[in-house]
Amino acid sequence: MGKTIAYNPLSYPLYVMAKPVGALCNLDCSYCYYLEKEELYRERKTNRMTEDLLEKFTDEYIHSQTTPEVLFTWHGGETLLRGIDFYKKAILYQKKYAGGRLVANSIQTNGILLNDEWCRFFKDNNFLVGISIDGPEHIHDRYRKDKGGRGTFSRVMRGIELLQKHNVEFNTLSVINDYNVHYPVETYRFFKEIGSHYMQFSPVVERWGDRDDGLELLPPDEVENTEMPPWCVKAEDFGQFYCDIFDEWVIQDVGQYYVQMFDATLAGMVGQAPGVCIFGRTCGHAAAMEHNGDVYACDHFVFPEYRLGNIKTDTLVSMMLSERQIRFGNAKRDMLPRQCRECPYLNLCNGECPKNRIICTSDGEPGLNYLCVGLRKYYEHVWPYMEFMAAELDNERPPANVMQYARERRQIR
Ligand SMILES: C[S@@+](CC[C@H](N)C(=O)[O-])C[C@H]1O[C@@H](n2cnc3c(N)ncnc32)[C@H](O)[C@@H]1O
Ligand code: SF4
Ligand code: SF4
Ligand code: SF4
Repeated sequence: MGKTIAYNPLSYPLYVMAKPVGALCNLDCSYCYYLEKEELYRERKTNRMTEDLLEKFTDEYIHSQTTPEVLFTWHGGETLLRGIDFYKKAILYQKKYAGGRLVANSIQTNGILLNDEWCRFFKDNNFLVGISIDGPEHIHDRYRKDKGGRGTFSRVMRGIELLQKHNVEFNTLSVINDYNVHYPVETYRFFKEIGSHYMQFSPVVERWGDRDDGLELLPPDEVENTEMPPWCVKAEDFGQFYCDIFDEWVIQDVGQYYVQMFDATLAGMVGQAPGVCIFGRTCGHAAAMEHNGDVYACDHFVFPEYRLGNIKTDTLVSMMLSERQIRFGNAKRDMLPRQCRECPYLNLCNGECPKNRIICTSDGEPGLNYLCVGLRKYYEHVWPYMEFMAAELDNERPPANVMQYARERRQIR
């Protein structure tokens, strides 16, 4: 394979999430936004990324970076369906093309196929494993079912136990849906019990509609004849969910358990980058690459109209720095409605993810985030504690001092 000569001319973070089996999956989670992307590749015989493409991607991805560290993220569909040999090859190619850079890997999985061999591999190669689990059994099994309609909780828990047995670093990724949103504290305590020290929660906000390409879930710019699926979370409940978790966290868990949302808010309070794209000012730095090399503007915008090109014919740099992608990225900031521009929490929220900007403001301006009511509720609730933590950081004291402050405010000893 010839050497790629596409080096990134600008100091611009470039991040591409790779999909080794596209949308293929062994489960059938009711709310999944990705399963139906198989429709886009119906005519293809296989949805497996080839080793040639893997090599091309590895070479180009590494050489497009301007930083000394390169993070590979494997995503799906179900990543483990591609088999361990593929990932062994990925490591070999990373070594071949690293050229002195530090290469790291993270992989997102439903955990069902984990076994000792996978765990040893992840441990030996320092993978960070993201496990999808929505909460204790009655919560998880509500929507995370296999193709036969059976719950998957016990199989995921087996996977987590194996990761722990092999000391593999893992974090949990959970959706907030119409059901578990009513069990915030139970859900949070469950994650602490199973040893998840880094928790991410992702609200389910989708709309059904008709499209010619066979996809049923819509991008935000489609407004005609849409319907919200029943598993979506209500905005106000979403805000309350975080308030309730925060109340327990701020009294006893600061510095021990990390909730991505709280980290992002604190980072915003002290003027740092939030560490997660949804609260950043602009988008466009994080693309998704399908099994055949098609690159899309973002993992949540895998629609034909957001396809930037294909890695076999276009360079990553030319796609990621294309006018279209830059416009897509800046639209997050440029299309904010007045309500956001005048919002006291703008520098923390930045209008959240454009995918969720599907409602109008009270004076009829489009582009408001569906979650706005909940986001405001959360920001209002955490504000005094976040201000306290930001001041502690400013004075080079540990933000965990907020626990004492919170206990005093609530008169708890
Ligand atoms: C699409 S899956 C792919 C990786 C793997 N199959 C898994 O489940 O972890 C990635 C993550 O997206 C979450 N997810 C799926 N559908 C979602 C939706 N409609 N809104 C928000 N998150 C969703 C899943 O729960 C999972 O944590
Ligand atoms: S396991 Fe992941 S990819 Fe598969 S259906 Fe569930 S959320 Fe979607
Ligand atoms: S569209 Fe949403 S998920 Fe995609 S980069 Fe922007 S904020 Fe992140
Ligand atoms: S809280 Fe609401 S109004 Fe404020 S920036 Fe976020 S989405 Fe916009």
